[in-house]
Parts: sequence; C-alpha cells; structure tokens
Amino acid sequence: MTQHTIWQNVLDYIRQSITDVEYNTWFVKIRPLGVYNGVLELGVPTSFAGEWIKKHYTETIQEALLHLGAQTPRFELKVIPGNPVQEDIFSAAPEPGKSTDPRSRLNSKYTFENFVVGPNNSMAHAAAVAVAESPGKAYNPLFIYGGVGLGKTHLMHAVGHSVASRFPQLKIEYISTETFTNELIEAIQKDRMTEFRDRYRSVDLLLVDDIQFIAGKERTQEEFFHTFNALYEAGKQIILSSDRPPKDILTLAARLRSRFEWGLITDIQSPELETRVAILKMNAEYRGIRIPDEVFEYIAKVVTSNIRELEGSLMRVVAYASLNGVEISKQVAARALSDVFMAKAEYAPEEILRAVAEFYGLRTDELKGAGRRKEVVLPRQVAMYLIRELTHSSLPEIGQFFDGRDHTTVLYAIQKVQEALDNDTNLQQNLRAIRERLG
Ligand SMILES: Nc1ncnc2c1ncn2[C@@H]1O[C@H](COP(=O)(O)OP(=O)(O)OP(=O)(O)O)[C@@H](O)[C@H]1O
Repeated sequence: MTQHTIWQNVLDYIRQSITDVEYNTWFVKIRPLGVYNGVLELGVPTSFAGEWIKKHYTETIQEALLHLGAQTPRFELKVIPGNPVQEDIFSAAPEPGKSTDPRSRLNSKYTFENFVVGPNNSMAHAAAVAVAESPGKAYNPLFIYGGVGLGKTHLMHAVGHSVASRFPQLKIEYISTETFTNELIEAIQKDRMTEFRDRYRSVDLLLVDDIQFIAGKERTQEEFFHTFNALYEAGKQIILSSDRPPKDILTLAARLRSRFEWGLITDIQSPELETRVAILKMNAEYRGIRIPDEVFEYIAKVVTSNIRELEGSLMRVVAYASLNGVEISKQVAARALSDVFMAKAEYAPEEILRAVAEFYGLRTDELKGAGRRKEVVLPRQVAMYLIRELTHSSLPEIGQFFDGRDHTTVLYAIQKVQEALDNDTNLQQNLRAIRERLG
C-alpha cells in the first residue's frame, strides 16, 4: 500500500514541473511495485521507456523523493511487460465532464461509510442521510456550505452512491458549477441548447458543487434558474454545495437566492481534535496502513486547517517513514512534517486581491478602482486589511497599490474591518474562507 502513497505524492509533485504530454507519455504507465530498503521500485512497460525515463527524468523523480523527505532518494526501474493496470486506491477527485456515465463521476471513496460524523458536521450528515432515503421529499434543495476541504463534496457523493444503490432506476448527475458553465457556453456556441436542457432537466438527483462560482455569471444563473424550477416542480432532488451561505453569494439574482433558501441550509465547520483523530484512523484503515495511536494524535494536533491537509499529512508521514526505512513514530511524524509547518507563507498583494475578488464575485479592477458601490466598498476594505496582515507592505504602499489612494484611506479601511470583526461572525467566517483560499 505504501508504495502507492509515495508514488501518488511523487506524481503530484512532478506534474507541476512537466507538461501534460510528458506526463501522459511517460508517467501514467509507471506502476509502483514496492519499497525495499528505502529504494522505491517502479514498473515500466518496456525497456525503451525505462531507459528514456532514466535518462530524462532521474533528477525529477529524485527531487520529488527528496521533497517527500527521503534522506537519500533512490529508485529502480523494472520492466514489467504487459504492466497490468492496478486498482487505483487513490482514485483522484472525479473530473466532471470527462465521463459519459454520470455515476462514474462519483468518487468511490466518498461514501457514508467512509464519512466520520462529529459535532462539526452532524447536522449536514443527518440531512444528507434523510435526502438519500427519500430524494425529493425530505429537504429540497439541500444546501451544504462550509470552508475548503471540509467534506462538502464527500457528503454530496455519498448521497449519490446511496441513492444509486437504493433506487437504481433514478438518474443521477453530479456537476461542478464550472463545468455547468462551460457546457452551457459550448451548447450555446454549437447550437445544442435543447440537448443541454434535456440532459439537466431529466435527472432525478442533481448534485451541483461550488455553486458560489455562479456569482456574476448572468447567463448561467438564468439557465440554472430554469433547470432548478423544472426539477423542483417535478419533485426531483437538488443538492448544492458552496463555501458560503446563499445570502453571502453577492451578485446572485434574488430569485435564485430565494430558491436556494427554500429547502434546508446546513453548514460544516472545522472538525475538533477527536473528529480529526477519527478521520485519520479511518483513512489509515481504508488504505490498510497500521500506525500507532500517538501518531494520529500528533498529526491531528498540528494539522488543524482542513481535512484535505490532514489526509495529506498522514500520507506524507507514511511516505517519509517508508523511504527512510524507519518505523512510524511520533518523532518520525514530527520530522516528516517539520518543513511543511515551518514555512510561513508570504503572499503578493496581487494574489490577495485576486482571492478577495474571487470570493466576492468581483473583478480585481473593481476592487482597485474608484467605485463606491456598497458591494465593492467592504470587499475593498477587506482586501486592504488582508494585504496589511499578510504582506510586509506599508500603508502608503498599499494605498499606491489601490490606484494611488492616500495612506489614511487605507488606515481607515483597516480600522473599519478590525472594528467589524469584533462582533460580526459572518465577516470572521468570510475572512477565514479567503485565507484558506490563499492556502
Ligand atoms: N467527515 C469526514 N470523514 C472522512 N473524510 C472526510 C470527512 N470530511 C472530509 N473528508 C475528506 O477530506 C477530503 C476533502 O473533502 P471534500 O473534497 O469533500 O471537501 P470540500 O468541502 O468539498 O472542499 P472544497 O471546498 O475544496 O471543494 C476528502 O478526501 C474527503 O474524503
């Protein structure tokens, strides 16, 4: 099992530095065979592929192993003719739009059985179970919101799996808002609107991820409005996920917002320590890895941000121990995670501006510009506040960045946000979400 963990991490790292063509030609067919005395053994389909990879990618692979914490990065290539495709336990998040069978877009790991219920998500979980038991009848739509990597997609897919096995005749469609938008644009361009409408209006369960991205997209909102109505009136189930509640999705047409509020709105919060430990244990069990309890506790204490990072950290510890030929212990975990948590991010003002603009569904030039519309003023103040907090920029520099404003304007904005943060839990949550986006 461990070699898959390591290889998946290596691939994730390598992908950032090579082209898709290189990746698909040389890396997709490599199979991790095992780790023997700290040496990662990799299976390649032909000796030609082996030689090519050795000649051109040795450094790339070694660098990835170093990054994973291997003291001496070593790997060996073995020719495995016919190279059987193994079951991928790391089935990546589904890529909507790439498959023709909507059910295959559901990630097989994202089931109710694999979902740990804690105080942070029990309401959302209960609502999802109720919907899975009687789609279209319990809560419609079900609107799940919460920060990055906290399990919204997992819960949606879990409903999909459960409905698929209980009611095999029902048609299920999972789609991200981005894909919905892209498909809509394509349908308009290719004059295929009838097909597009038929497809989305004939489903029994529609799962739409990241609906906050519909903000500011008028045509998509219009089309989604009609899809929503058609399904709702026919008693079909709709589940929506978002990083914020409907009332905080600015530039969302009022008629859509009110529809999103018709059913049940439920949130997922960050998990507390016990739930984080339980999630780590479940993950290890799912992947067949044995780890001492104190290591779970250690990881759960240092990684508090989100569950995706929690899982990533567990995998890093497993990979680190295996590559260095040591048993997993608390000390080893601390070493494996040390550089991850030492590095404090330094952001560029542009990056922060972009994250704030995206969050509020605005353009960056609107944030920088002179507009005094209510919807722009607060986001602009938030951007100034975050730039001050997360960069070394001085007040005059920030003023300059915002189209040459005076530093007193920046100071005023920062004070406004500071004051508001004292008792505005909504704003506190929004700032947390933006920081999470920055990573
Ligand atoms: N309660 C849970 N129990 C077990 N695993 C969980 C739980 N919540 C989240 N996870 C895992 O955490 C990872 C991130 O979850 P998911 O992708 O559903 O988050 P998300 O809220 O949809 O994030 P994003 O906002 O980035 O779309 C997944 O691997 C998921 O299986």
